[in-house]
Amino acid sequence: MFIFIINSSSGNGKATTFWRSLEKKLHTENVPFKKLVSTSTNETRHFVSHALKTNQVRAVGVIGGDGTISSVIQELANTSIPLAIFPAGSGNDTARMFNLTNCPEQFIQGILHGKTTCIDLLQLNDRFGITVAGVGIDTTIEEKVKHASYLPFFNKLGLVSLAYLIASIGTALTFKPFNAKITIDHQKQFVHHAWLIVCGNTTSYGGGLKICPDANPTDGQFNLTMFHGINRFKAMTRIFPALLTGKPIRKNGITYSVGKELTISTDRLIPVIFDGEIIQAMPLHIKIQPHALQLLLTT
Ligand SMILES: Nc1ncnc2c1ncn2[C@@H]1O[C@H](COP(=O)(O)OP(=O)(O)OP(=O)(O)O)[C@@H](O)[C@H]1O
Repeated sequence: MFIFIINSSSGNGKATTFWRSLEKKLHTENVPFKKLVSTSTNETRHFVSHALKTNQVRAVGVIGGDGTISSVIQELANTSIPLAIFPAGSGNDTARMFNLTNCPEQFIQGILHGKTTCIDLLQLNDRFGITVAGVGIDTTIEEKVKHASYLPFFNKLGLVSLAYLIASIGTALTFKPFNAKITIDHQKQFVHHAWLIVCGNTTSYGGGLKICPDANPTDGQFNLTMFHGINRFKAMTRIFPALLTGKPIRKNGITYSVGKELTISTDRLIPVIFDGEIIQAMPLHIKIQPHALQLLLTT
């Protein structure tokens, strides 16, 4: 039996439309399943946890975006039950990383006959995540985009990255950099005048912005990108435009490193963005959990 979680608010309603088509095909193929059209993360977690205890579950499918995936992996981490993802969110950074299909027919063939791969997870305090955890200007940008009146318009056109670009320009003009103490694998550092500290298991967030270009979710380590020590003018004219290229940046103001365990504390309370969701968690303790999730490759 398969379990499906559908978040009708993902992608401004896209998930429900995709589900109608998927449900028809599942019936045609006589695939046994249970579904939840979910209204909250708690409801999803309870439903998945109960289903795993009371059924022989072949896989749990998410019809939604990175936030919905995040609610499901809290129950699937360190189990042998695979996750299947049908990208129906706004950013879909997890699906993009693994090149997952958004064709209903291909998705169904993938869950029935596809291969699984074992991927690493990030563990932030007591919560698991697949993509990236970021502290700094990115959280302000994410908050702006989530509440922007123009988001549904760009969502329809499939141009969510343009919505992020608009929000980024506004935020870069007003964001106040911060100081942070970080420890990577027991090595302490002081990060002065930081704009952004991002820990990536995968490469991108914000609908495809490659913030950790060399991240590999199967290598047992995270990639850290720090953007710090430069003034607003240089940040806006040199670093932000270079970030948009998605390539590693060899310039003052950007530092890359890798590790397995990280702590961050900042000189003021800054929210954290984790798998596209904004959470309050400071100080941050992040660990890589190697090979903690089975992912169905519905490519
Ligand atoms: N399991 C869930 N059930 C219902 N609502 C959820 C669940 N998980 C998260 N949410 C809420 O629904 C919102 C939208 O979900 P989701 O992240 O899947 O879509 P999105 O924001 O459009 O896509 P993306 O995160 O890929 O940009 C989240 O911001 C969160 O507030």
